[in-house]
Amino acid sequence: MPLPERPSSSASAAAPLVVAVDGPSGSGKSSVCRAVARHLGTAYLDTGAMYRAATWSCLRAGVDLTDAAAVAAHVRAVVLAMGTDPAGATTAVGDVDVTDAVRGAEVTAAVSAVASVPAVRADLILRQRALIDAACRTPQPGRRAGVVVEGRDITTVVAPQAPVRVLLTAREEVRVARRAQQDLGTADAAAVASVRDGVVQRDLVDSRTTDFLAAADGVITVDSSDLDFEGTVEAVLAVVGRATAVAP
Ligand SMILES: Nc1ncnc2c1ncn2[C@@H]1O[C@H](COP(=O)(O)OP(=O)(O)OP(=O)(O)O)[C@@H](O)[C@H]1O
Ligand SMILES: Nc1ccn([C@H]2C[C@H](O)[C@@H](COP(=O)(O)O)O2)c(=O)n1
Repeated sequence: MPLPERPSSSASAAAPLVVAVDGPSGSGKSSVCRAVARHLGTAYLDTGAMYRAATWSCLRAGVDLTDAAAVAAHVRAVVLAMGTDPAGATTAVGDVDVTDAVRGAEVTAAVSAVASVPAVRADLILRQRALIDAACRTPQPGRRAGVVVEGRDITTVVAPQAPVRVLLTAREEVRVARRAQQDLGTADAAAVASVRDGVVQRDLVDSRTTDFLAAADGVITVDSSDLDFEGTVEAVLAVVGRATAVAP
C-alpha cells in the first residue's frame, strides 16, 4: 500500500518533530528513514553520510588514517554541506558533490577508522546538532519543522531528548541478504557470502565505538526481519504516532 505524502498545507502549523533512529548496517535506516521523513513532511539527516564524507576527504588528501590527531585536524577543516530533502538527500565537501562517491568500497572500508576518532565524533556531533536545530527552527518552505535523523548514536548521544527514539534492527542473515540484493542485484548464496564479511566486520568494529545493538532506556525497537519495506515504514510511523499522540 503506497504511503501518502503528508499534505504540505498544514506543514507550518505542527510543532517541531525530531525522530532519532539508530541501527546496524543493512537494517534499513537510510531507506526507511527517508520514507518516514517524506511521509511526515520533515527533513531527513543521514549522519553516516557525514562520517563517509569526512573519510572521503581524508582519503583524497592522503591523510594517514592511523594518525588520529592528523585525521581530527583534517576533518575539523572540512566544509560539509548536507542536503536534507528526503526526496534527494545530498552530501558535499566544499563545492564537490560526493553523494555517490561516499558509497564506494574505498570509503566504506575506511570509514570506521575515521568514525572511531573521539575528536572527529565531537566535531561531527556538534554539526549534527546544528543541522537538527536548523531543521526545527527554519524548515524548508512547505516542510514541517523537524527531522528524521539516523545513524549509530543518535538516540543515545546526538539527540537523546528526541521525543521519538527508535532502534531499527533485523537479524544478521536478513541484513546481509538485503545488502547483497542492493549491491549485487541478487541474494543467492554466492552473493550473500561475498558481502557477509563487509557487513558483519563493519558492525563489529563500529560497535566498539557506538552502542547500536541494544536499545537504550526509552528507545523503541522495531525489528524489520519479518516485515517488508512498507511494513517497516508503517511500523516506524506507528511508533511516531504513539509517541506524539496527545493524551485525552
Ligand atoms: N523491511 C525491509 N524489507 C526489505 N528490504 C529492505 C527493508 N528495509 C530496507 N530494505 C532494503 O535493504 C537495503 C539496505 O537498506 P539501507 O541502505 O536503508 O540500510 P542502512 O541501515 O542504512 O545500511 P547502512 O548503515 O549500511 O548504510 C536497501 O536496499 C533497502 O531498500
Ligand atoms: N551516527 C553515526 C553514523 C555513522 N557512523 C559510522 C559507522 C558506519 O560504519 C559509518 C557509515 O555509516 P552508514 O552510512 O553505513 O550508516 O559511519 C557513526 O559512527 N555514527
